Amino acid sequence: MRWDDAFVEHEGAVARLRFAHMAAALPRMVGVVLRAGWETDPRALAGVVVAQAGQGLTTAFGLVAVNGVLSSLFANGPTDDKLRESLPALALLALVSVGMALLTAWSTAMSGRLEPQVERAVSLRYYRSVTEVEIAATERPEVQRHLDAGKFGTDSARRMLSLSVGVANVVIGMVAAAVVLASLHWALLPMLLAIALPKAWGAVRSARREYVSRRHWVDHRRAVATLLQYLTMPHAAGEIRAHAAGSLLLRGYEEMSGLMETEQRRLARAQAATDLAAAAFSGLASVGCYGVLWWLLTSGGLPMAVGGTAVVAIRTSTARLTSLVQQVNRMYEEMLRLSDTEEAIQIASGHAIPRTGRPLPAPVREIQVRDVSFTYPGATVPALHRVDVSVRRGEVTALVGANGSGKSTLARILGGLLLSDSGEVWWVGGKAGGDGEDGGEGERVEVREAARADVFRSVGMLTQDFPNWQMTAAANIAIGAGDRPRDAARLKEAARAAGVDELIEGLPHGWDSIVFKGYERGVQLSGGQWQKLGTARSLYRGAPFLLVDEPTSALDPHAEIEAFDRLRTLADSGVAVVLVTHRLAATASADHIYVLDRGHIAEGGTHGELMGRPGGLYRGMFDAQAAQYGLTASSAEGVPAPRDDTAAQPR
Ligand SMILES: Nc1ncnc2c1ncn2[C@@H]1O[C@H](COP(=O)(O)OP(=O)(O)OP(=O)(O)O)[C@@H](O)[C@H]1O
Repeated sequence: MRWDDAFVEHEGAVARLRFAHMAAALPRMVGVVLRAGWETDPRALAGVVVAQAGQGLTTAFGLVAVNGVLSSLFANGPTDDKLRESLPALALLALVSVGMALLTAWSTAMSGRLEPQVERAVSLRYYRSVTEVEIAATERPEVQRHLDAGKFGTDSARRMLSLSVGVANVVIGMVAAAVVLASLHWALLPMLLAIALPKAWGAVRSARREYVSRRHWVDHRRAVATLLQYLTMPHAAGEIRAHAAGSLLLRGYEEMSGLMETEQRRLARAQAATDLAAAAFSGLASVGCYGVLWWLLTSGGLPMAVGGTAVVAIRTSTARLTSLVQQVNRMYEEMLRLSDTEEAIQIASGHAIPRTGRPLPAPVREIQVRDVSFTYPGATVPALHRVDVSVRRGEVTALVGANGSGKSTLARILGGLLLSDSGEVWWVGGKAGGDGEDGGEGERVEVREAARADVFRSVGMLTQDFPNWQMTAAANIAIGAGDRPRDAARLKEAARAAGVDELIEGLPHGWDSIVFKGYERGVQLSGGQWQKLGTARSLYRGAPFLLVDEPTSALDPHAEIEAFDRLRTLADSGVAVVLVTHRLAATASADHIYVLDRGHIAEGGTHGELMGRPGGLYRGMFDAQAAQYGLTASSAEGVPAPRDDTAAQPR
């Protein structure tokens, strides 16, 4: 049993493995690598090509020189004369050796310079494409699988280049030998081919078998690697020891490695059988070849010197052939991985977020969600069903509801990260506090038509599972503004507003401390400290629409109150704050509260209005929380009052 058979189906890969397909794909993939090389460093690529061609020529001259030496030595006459006559050919042979050494050194230098650049170029293309894919597309397993598989081919580009150089070197050398041999006697060329073909067949067969096996075991391997990673992860250290999870994982590792070893044994046996068959055919061809040579020499069809040259050529070509077989074998494997990367890039560009679109009105006053439904790929129940919501600048809009009711999904729709299946999301222009209605004074753009880069620029977010970057404290905040130049004063201001400035400045390396233990300047932050850092990041972004999803789940009571006050202040300064939370004490001061229930808006209004509905969902949830503190709804006076109930507009 493999780790999970459901994961490992990969019909595409198997379909691609037909010989004709592979033979056609190889030049295409070499083309990809060469194009990448040409785009990054044309001089180095030209250097490699010239060096390879030069090596082919020197090989040919080498054989001609060998033939010259042998012809002189096998000629009639005194030995001294024969040796003297062979001197020019010997000098040519020496020159050829020097030329070969120089060209090899040049090729090594140039390809060493080119390889990392090619890897970088392919990696950049791949990672750029996958990060531009619509999030909804990445939720589709077939897309996700292709995008994931592409990851393994980025360093294959580098290896493909080095192998292409190696293969080109051997092939050019062999072609040169073949030309020289054919010019000596026509029968010598088919002999060389007869030795070469069985080995080439064996190489392709083994590469195919290994690739199929790897594709089938890819998730198993990944699972084994993950098991081992857990054993050294700091956040798992407690459970590894206290719950004895470590021994369970190690047992799993042993069992799963055992299965993989069985597969490795199967592959090794199959490869040995293939190698043996290839060697047998190749050996038979060699025997035949030397037999023909013998017959040609004895029947006088070939001069002795040419026979000697042929033996040298066949022996060096056979040695080259062994290296060729090994390199072609590896090249096929790398080619298959690289073609996964190319396929991933193609699929990614088919699902890319459009780069163009209508600019958003400036400034945007409001986002209006109208009749929006959304179902996650593969899900049977919609996460959102015919939802209507308005989010205005200058206000705090709270989204509340039970787990799984659709709050985070709605926040992602508001931020343009997910596009609805039906309904519209309008970005409406006008000044904060203006009262233009749909189609009124404010120009409006539907998110599908909008330049999505504008949409993203207008949104800041702090998600439930925001990333904890393994970087410095400063970088963890500055990354909120993407690649905008860092502004130290604003950075400090954001940290101060999030209540994390003193903590950072008190760290051993201050702003330059890496907020992840294990690095040289690494420190460990607590969950709440991370949450403050995340808040600072979203504040530093300075976007007019701020979407915060449970921003205080890890904060102590004082920090939590401060965080909610800060959101209120932000809204008062003109920002639209969308607050997803289960802390209903905080939503009491929101300008508008939407209550979601299984994907639809069940209730909407201010805290006062919603509390005025006996039996309502919001009131039920609020009462449940208040009861934990021994308060009843009517006695829950301690919660912050709505800012100004009368000012909040009905929607
Ligand atoms: N990536 C996803 N793929 C498939 N279904 C998803 C995905 N994310 C969420 N869902 C489903 O969509 C529904 C709404 O999820 P959502 O995360 O929006 O709820 P929520 O109200 O934010 O929940 P919580 O309060 O637990 O954070 C749930 O049924 C959830 O299982």
